[in-house]
Amino acid sequence: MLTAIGLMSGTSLDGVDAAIVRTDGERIAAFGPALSLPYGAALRQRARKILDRAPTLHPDDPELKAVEHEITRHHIDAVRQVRALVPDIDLIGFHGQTILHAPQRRLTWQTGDAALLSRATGLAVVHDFRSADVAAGGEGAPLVPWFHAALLHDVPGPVAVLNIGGVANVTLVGADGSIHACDTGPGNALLDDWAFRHTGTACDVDGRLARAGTVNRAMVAQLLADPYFARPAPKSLDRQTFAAALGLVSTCSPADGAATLAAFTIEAIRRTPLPVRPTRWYVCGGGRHNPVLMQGLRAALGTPVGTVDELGWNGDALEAQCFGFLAARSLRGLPLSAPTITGGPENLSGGRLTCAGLSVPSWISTVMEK
Ligand SMILES: Nc1ncnc2c1ncn2[C@@H]1O[C@H](COP(=O)(O)OP(=O)(O)OP(=O)(O)O)[C@@H](O)[C@H]1O
Ligand SMILES: CC(=O)N[C@H]1[C@@H]2OC[C@@H](O2)[C@@H](O)[C@@H]1O[C@H](C)C(=O)O
Repeated sequence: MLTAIGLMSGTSLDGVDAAIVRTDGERIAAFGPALSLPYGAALRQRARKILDRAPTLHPDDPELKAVEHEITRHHIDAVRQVRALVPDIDLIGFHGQTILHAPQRRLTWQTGDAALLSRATGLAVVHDFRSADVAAGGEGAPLVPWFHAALLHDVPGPVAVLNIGGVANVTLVGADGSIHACDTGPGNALLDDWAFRHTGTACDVDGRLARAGTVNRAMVAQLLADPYFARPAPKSLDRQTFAAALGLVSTCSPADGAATLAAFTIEAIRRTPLPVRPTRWYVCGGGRHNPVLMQGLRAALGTPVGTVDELGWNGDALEAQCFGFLAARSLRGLPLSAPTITGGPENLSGGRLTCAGLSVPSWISTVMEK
């Protein structure tokens, strides 16, 4: 068993989540402390602009480098804070910040300086989790399903775990343990951008804006006409895939726009092509704190909807924990993806190990031989 720190900077651009997990990459022995280190409003806006420029951005762009450096410094701080609680750490699983995801062009780009993180912490860092799957023709996302399946081992299937982050994604674990997954559509990202534009707050806190509005059903139908929703799973999204939705709802009042974007998220989840109907949905990610999304899902899905917290999981730390788990899997050459998860040709491992300025810890070769 290894003690890993998993680090996730999600598509909401709200900050770094860090979490400790004790795992061999197959079983989860224990979870340790978890914390979130928010980005300030200025860094958030700079990162947001990088996302808009990403399709034409040069990797050496000075603003990209500056933002990458600042994001990495936040990760270093997050590691320091969790290590103050649990000093004895074997490795870091470092997702980085996705700034572009275009698997159809065999491209997925997570910014973050793994060498700096490794040097500053003195720890081995596993990073670049998505490239191998994308290079082989897979979607490179979502990667969390093996982790969900490991956690669900004694929960009878079929059940669905739904993450509502910036983008939303679902894992379906069947009664036979089979795993299917895909990104369902937007999560909170459109709502966040809309709320920021109209109220200056980073999100529609507790769904207050959306609750006061009326859904424009014609607009929701227009948004759902996007070819993405007719595609079979597995499939994945870039945070900006549906950015045009903000233009469509721009004629709405702030409240009606928020209600319409929330309905878009809910309806996209409802239409997700799953091989079997789950008996229960367990929701994780920041979207479960939005009562408009949760009530809307309960009404739309016609299946019981709870949160992962009722399983004893930490719904805010799950993705960070996952990247600690995946780091251990990567060292052991275990699959991070599978044809029914990312659509790649076969079960594939991935991730890269960086030990900058360190000799490779001797235990790593032992783990990799197992
Ligand atoms: N009280 C709340 N009311 C409404 N929305 C909330 C609340 N708390 C969190 N959120 C939403 O949750 C988002 C953060 O969710 P989360 O941290 O799961 O996203 P992420 O990990 O960045 O995204 P992804 O899973 O796509 O990588 C916020 O941007 C906000 O939209
Ligand atoms: C390319 C990328 O960063 N995708 C994220 C994003 O955020 C949610 C959804 O879209 C999911 O597919 C994925 O993150 C999680 C951690 C995953 O890979 O499972």
